[in-house]
Amino acid sequence: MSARLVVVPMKDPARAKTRLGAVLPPARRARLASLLFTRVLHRLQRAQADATHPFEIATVTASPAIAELAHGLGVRVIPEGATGGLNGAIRQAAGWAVLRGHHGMAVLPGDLAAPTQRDLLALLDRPADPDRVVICASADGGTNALLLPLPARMDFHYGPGSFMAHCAAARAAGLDPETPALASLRHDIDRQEDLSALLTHPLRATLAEVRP
Ligand SMILES: Nc1nc2c(ncn2[C@@H]2O[C@H](COP(=O)(O)OP(=O)(O)OP(=O)(O)O)[C@@H](O)[C@H]2O)c(=O)[nH]1
Ligand SMILES: O=C(O)[C@H](O)COP(=O)(O)O
Repeated sequence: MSARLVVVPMKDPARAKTRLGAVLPPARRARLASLLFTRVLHRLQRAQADATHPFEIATVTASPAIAELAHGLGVRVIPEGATGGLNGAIRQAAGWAVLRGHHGMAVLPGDLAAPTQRDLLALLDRPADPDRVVICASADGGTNALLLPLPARMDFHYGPGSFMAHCAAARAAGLDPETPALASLRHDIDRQEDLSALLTHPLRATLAEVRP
């Protein structure tokens, strides 16, 4: 049985960050999406180096540009077929991980604003537990971290209100949902106010980065 797989799903950057359409032109939205994705991968790799329970990192994507970027960073690429959005992509990733013998999977979005090393390790550096699901809410009730045993006994419910939906799905499957308060995993960059917070509080973001 091999390590847990950490999956970062990623859209084609040219189609990403549409909710920022009123404030950023398409080329800048694509650039922002790629930069955030790269930063999330870098931070995961830093956490990977310090973790006592090893994990592997992959992205699931249909985008050749994202695949190339990930390969350049030494991150595995799970090719996304015609899946039907994020939930389909995550189902594919879970199937891929099972075939490779991974005992568990964690999903983190590629648009986290400033995940800290401490919070990433608190989420990921834990032994396998076949009966536990870890779920971290985003500030708007979405799911910014989901860690579950494989093969998956619950389905994925990304979309509005997904935190509550994932908690309910875990319980219905007889899994024990743990919902740790990991502050730096609450914030992703979806709307103009998320972007403004990141830009007007560079010091806060930097401090979060260096927090022990
Ligand atoms: N592989 C894959 N990743 C997706 C898909 N939809 C969303 N994602 C990724 O899932 C994460 C969270 O998605 P969202 O918060 O909706 O981000 P977004 O799609 O860039 O933003 P909006 O266009 O404003 O909804 C981001 O890393 C996205 O790139 C999909 O259909 N396939
Ligand atoms: O987290 C989720 O369930 C959705 O993918 C999107 O939620 P968000 O609005 O927090 O990005």
